[in-house]
Amino acid sequence: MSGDDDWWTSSNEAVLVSLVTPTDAGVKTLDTFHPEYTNNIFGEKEQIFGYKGLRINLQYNASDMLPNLKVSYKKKYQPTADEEALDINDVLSEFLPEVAFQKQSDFETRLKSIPDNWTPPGTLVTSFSSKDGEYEVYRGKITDPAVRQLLNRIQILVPFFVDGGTPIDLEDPDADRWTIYFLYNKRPLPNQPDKFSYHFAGYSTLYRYYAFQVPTEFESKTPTDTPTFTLDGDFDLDTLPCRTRISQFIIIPPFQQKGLGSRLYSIIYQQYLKHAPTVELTVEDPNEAFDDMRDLADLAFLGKQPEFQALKIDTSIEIPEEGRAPNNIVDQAAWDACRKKFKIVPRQFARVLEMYLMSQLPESVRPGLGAPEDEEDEEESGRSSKSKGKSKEKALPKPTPEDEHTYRLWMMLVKRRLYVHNRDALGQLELKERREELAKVFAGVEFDYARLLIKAEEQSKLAQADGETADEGEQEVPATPSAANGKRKLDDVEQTEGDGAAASSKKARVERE
Ligand SMILES: CC(=O)SCCNC(=O)CCNC(=O)[C@H](O)C(C)(C)COP(=O)(O)OP(=O)(O)OC[C@H]1O[C@@H](n2cnc3c(N)ncnc32)[C@H](O)[C@@H]1OP(=O)(O)O
Repeated sequence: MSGDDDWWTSSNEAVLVSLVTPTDAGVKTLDTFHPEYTNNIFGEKEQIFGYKGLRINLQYNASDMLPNLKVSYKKKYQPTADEEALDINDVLSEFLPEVAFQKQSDFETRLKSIPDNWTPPGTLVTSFSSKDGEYEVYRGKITDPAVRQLLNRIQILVPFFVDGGTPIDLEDPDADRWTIYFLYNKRPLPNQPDKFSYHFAGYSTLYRYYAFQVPTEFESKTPTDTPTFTLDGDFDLDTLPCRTRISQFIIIPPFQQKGLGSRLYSIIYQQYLKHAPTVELTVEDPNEAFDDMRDLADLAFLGKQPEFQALKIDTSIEIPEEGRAPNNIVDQAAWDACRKKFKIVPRQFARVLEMYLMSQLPESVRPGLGAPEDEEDEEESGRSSKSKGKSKEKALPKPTPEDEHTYRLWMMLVKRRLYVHNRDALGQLELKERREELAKVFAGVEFDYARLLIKAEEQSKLAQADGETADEGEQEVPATPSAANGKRKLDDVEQTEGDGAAASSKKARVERE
């Protein structure tokens, strides 16, 4: 160590990604942004040694994402026997294709040779328009060289934006199991309305796993009766039942917060709903931002489906004084059938249904954004007005005994799932502690649902204001709690449930699907 801190630079600040487009004079910068993370590239501390005034400009041609790296600095540390300045090109060569290291003049020449009728690789899946323009979604396999090339150019975005995310190994012999969706903004060329330029906005990678199917009771279960499974020469592996898993999902910063992530997710979901071999669409290590986006998109879609709407709390059920919560609060067979039909993994389906059922609770008992720390365990106290977190401006109806009964059934439905989900941890506690712990987890979940339902309402208004063209994946949202009296940092339920990772990490909320 030199002991001279001036030679250290924050790698997150030094790296600047620029989206450029060719002009007669060279290139024009359209957008710039910094990465969120560089720890996977430059080390845990996200610091680079050996430079003053360091700038690492990663330029991308906005359409085909041809990269070009420009490293500049005011001063470089003179190497000593102990230390030397980091070789930035060397470090980045592991994450960028060779073409990124060509001279700026060669980069510019190459951009000029890109035809003005260039279109993204893969097959056009769908297009949509929103307030800020036209978008197209393309799909392709890694085995398509053009898809592979584009992916190879942009994979550095994974360590830049997904905490703990690693790029796909393009040499993987199973590479054909990957499908990539690209989101592109399509803009008419000035004075040439029938010609367009394409601007990369984001992408998602999906992987297919073989899904073992438990034989139904009508099928033979004995080995001798089971037909032998052989693959003849023409057998198409793509027809086997599979779980399709969203692995990476990125909308680049200039395109974030415009509803595009939700739309891309919904489009992908609709694709796999129609894809016969896919039995479930799963997500690999979603982070909180993705979880929110997915919850809202699933809620908006499912909330419109008659089979889902038909899943109701059976209010005729009596609540036992003691012992286990009833297990038929929602018709289990209908629950299973609906979940399978919509190819949603059990935990996600249960969460979205609980949220939906919460939005349907009578107003007098519907939870809002109160401070959970003020709440007692409702089940214990018998007090059931959930309106304490609701708007103080609006007088709420007094809950009837029926309202209270419905709320308690809903609470039992949620607690039952949470108990099963946390059985190992909770089972080690004394009964009293167990009830307290479960009540705490429940309060966090309830708060989270209230927060999400309010967001759902806001998003629906935004989408309407945008005048977006709807595709099948985008539907209106169900009724939501009417008000919030301020947001509070939510206790991470999954952490309470045993995952100690940082809240913003992609690993923070690992789905056990
Ligand atoms: C499986 C995995 O890969 S997990 C990792 C997920 N990826 C990352 O974290 C990488 C970095 N981040 C991203 O790529 C993006 O931010 C994503 C994918 C997480 C979200 O994409 P976005 O396009 O920003 O999502 P979207 O715009 O739909 O929703 C984000 C916000 O915009 C709001 N919004 C939704 N629609 C609109 C709209 N029409 N106009 C304005 N804002 C909108 C949402 O309410 C949401 O608000 P919030 O920030 O308060 O929650």
